[in-house]
Amino acid sequence: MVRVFAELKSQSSTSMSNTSIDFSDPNWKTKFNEDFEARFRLPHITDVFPDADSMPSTFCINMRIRRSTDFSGNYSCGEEKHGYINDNDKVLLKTIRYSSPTSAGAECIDPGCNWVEKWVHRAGPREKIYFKPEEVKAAIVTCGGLCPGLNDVIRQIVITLEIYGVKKIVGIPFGYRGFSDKEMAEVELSRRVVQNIHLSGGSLLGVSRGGPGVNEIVDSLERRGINMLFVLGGNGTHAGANAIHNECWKRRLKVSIIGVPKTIDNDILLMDKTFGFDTAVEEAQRAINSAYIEAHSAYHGIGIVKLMGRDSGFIAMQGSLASGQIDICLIPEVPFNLHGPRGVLSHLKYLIETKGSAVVCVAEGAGQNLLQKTNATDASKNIVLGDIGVYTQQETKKYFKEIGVHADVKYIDPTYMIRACRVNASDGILCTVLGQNAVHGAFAGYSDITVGICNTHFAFFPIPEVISHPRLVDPNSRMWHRCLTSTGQPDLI
Ligand SMILES: Nc1ncnc2c1ncn2[C@@H]1O[C@H](COP(=O)(O)OP(=O)(O)O)[C@@H](O)[C@H]1O
Ligand SMILES: O=P(O)(O)OC[C@H]1O[C@](O)(COP(=O)(O)O)[C@@H](O)[C@@H]1O
Ligand SMILES: [Mg+2]
Repeated sequence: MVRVFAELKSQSSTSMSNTSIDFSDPNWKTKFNEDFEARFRLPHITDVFPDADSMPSTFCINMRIRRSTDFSGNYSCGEEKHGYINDNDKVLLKTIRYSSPTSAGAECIDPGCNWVEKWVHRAGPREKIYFKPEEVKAAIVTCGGLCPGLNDVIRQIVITLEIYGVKKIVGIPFGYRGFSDKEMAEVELSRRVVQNIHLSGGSLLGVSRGGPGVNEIVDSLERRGINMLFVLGGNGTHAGANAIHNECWKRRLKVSIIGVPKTIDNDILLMDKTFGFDTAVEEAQRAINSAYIEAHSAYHGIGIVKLMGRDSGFIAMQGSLASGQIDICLIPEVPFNLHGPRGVLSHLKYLIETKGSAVVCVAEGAGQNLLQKTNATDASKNIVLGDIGVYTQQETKKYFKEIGVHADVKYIDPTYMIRACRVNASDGILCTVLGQNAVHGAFAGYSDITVGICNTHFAFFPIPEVISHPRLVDPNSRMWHRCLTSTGQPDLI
């Protein structure tokens, strides 16, 4: 019996953990889908509290009559729609059907290359809810680094909770640290308090890394009487949310833990993008443009721009694509040499000789193998990275001096400016809809879920599925190849 191990590419946006499939089993498709269904089933309050009452939603959506037109353009009356989402409504996870395993980006799991359709749960308000609004005490916490849009999401969660009729809404200051033994005072939240907070970047509640363990956090939730917790954060925060959910249900606390993925790095699996990412790319483009103008205006000018991206080079890749002004884009997923005949510096020399100037965009996590390892970690146990931007700048200066060619090297590090700014319009909309859906998910009785946009539709995902590893740029993807086409850079190794 031939056993085939199919790895659904870990780097892709629609990736899943490694799956072993026995293709000789005639029922493999059914089994695969069942496994997928089981993994993507959303934890529900009734799993632990089978007698939990459901009640009609207080979230009001006006009834309306669906009208459709026939081929002659005449209106005909259709069925009544109530505007709620059915629990079985699904969103398609993958929209391409590859005709061959060699197709660019193909993640073929089927020898015949028929993509097995996979569906995730559609987000939105349910007709029945599992929390009485008057019994809810909801809390919001923002963890990790800053990201444009945090205030927009906080604001929308508060507004939507109030529409459901929730009166007790609080913010926990400075991330999970606000739950520590020396409890910090909660911030009372209402529509009045949050009305204008989206007009500035940052987080009204403050952020932090590190903090207390899960038991301390759940003790604090119990003491405070919180039964809905909205956590805004990245991979680390979601790992924490998952642990908090497990502990709450172990203690038989009827608490709903809902995540909203936050990270400019865009390194969260399964979703089209995370909020703040678009804004980050737009801001990155401004820095790139300045670097280009500096380089272009100098004799033998070289501009180097460092952008964020611990493990994933999405901002660097998209910023390069958006600006069209980058000659070399360096990301963590693609190894490169600085020195040597095919390294970055030789290519820079070629660019100076042929074009007169050059611009390099480097993601903070790129080329870490070229730097001295320190083993240092931050309070959240994230590895502290070496500064590849400064290193590239120094090596570039040294190299051109050594070969006796004049080069005017300018270095720009806009990283914290990018994180602290206010969202653009498209991220503003994304934040608003994510905030609303987070509240709908909690009232629907789900926990340990997070909300995201998937093929332009909003969906609920089980937290463990989105944090199994960071989402990475796939060096074989069409997008990376498009970036290379745009920069014109050769293999730099
Ligand atoms: N594996 C984990 N389990 C529980 N909590 C975690 C875990 N990783 C990180 N955290 C906590 O989540 C918070 C944010 O994590 P961090 O990695 O700094 O940011 P992000 O959520 O943006 O990835 C921190 O307070 C950290 O202590
Ligand atoms: O200086 P800080 O706060 O540790 O933040 C740096 C990190 O923030 C990020 O932009 C985003 O990281 P998080 O998603 O973990 O907040 C990383 O790319 C970067 O390494
Ligand atoms: Mg992180």
